Amino acid sequence: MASDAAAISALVVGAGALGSVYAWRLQESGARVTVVCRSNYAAVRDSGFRIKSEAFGEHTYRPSRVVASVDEAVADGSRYSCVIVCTKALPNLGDPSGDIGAALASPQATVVLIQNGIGIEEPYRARYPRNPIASAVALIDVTQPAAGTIEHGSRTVLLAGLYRPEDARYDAAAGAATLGALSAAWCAGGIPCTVVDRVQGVRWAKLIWNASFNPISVLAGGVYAQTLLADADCRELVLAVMHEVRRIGEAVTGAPLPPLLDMDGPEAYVRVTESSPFPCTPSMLMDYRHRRPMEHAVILGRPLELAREFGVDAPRMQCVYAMLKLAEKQRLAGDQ
Ligand SMILES: NC(=O)C1=CN([C@@H]2O[C@H](COP(=O)(O)OP(=O)(O)OC[C@H]3O[C@@H](n4cnc5c(N)ncnc54)[C@H](OP(=O)(O)O)[C@@H]3O)[C@@H](O)[C@H]2O)C=CC1
Ligand SMILES: CC(C)(CO)C(=O)C(=O)O
Repeated sequence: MASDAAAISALVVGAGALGSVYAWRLQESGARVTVVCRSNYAAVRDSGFRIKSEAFGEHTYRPSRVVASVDEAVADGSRYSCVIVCTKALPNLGDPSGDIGAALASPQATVVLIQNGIGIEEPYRARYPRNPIASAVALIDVTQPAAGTIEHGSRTVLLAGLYRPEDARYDAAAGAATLGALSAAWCAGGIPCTVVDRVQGVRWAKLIWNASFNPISVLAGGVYAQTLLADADCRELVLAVMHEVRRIGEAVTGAPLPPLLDMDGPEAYVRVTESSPFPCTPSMLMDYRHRRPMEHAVILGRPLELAREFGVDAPRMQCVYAMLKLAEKQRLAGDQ
């Protein structure tokens, strides 16, 4: 499929569950896509991604190029118009921004972050003040049950916007052009990608779901989101945390949070989750089960710092955060 996408040269860092699907659909539109893999490197290099998707059917996706590091991606002189980061957001384990510097030689190269959480852009802005940053919220259900094997549901939506476009240190027009081209290419590849003005509002709106269901499903003993809702006390807790997130988000962004697609506020998130025909396993629960670190710093920690800064009480989120961090510590140490 030839389009303006042919001008895009993308480096996808962290081609796991979510990254593989967005890389695939971008390449389908005509873009050149290099993926940086880690634990799945050998499997993807040898056989590509085997993707089973309700939206797109069953396919083998072979990226334009598969590399094991960002240094390898630039070693032959390759240059990229954008670096799309799809790793888990774990700034508590070390500054994540250091990994991609070699691919940002041009100040026009745009960093695109497709991750959950709040404050994910801050380390990148601090380290690369001259590069545009785009922040993207994904509504997708995708897992990687084995290296290079991807299972995807039917949702694919991306909502993206420039981070702090008023920051004069970088070329916002170049960032907007790159984001526009990416959005058009994803749309051509079957991913509804919309460029929005208030992407931070959208981020907080998505957090309503993640900061409630994700940790509580772990703390309740490892249960589906629907199981939480079927218990009256847990349902009340989920809704109470959701309302705390909404209050913090509104204080920080200075405006009511926008609806997320057709979901406007906590009660709607609960209704939609309850009516889903599939049991919903939040990503934190998957990480807990596999003894991997969970994204609590960006889903609870940073939002709680902002709550304190903006004078918003969030006692239930605080409890959930404290317990989750300890549960993670025990789990990673092998004590649970
Ligand atoms: N999956 C989903 O349905 C959704 C996910 N999200 C968000 O998207 C983000 C990505 O999630 P997801 O795809 O599920 O996560 P995965 O764990 O499936 O994928 C992340 C990938 O990044 C790799 N990685 C981590 N660090 C590096 C690095 N420094 N260099 C190269 N590769 C690296 C990991 O390798 P390794 O295997 O070695 O750790 C892994 O392959 C998260 O913020 C998540 O919250 C948002 C909406 C839905
Ligand atoms: C629910 C889901 C898959 C959203 O699309 C998610 O963001 C998560 O589990 O962390």
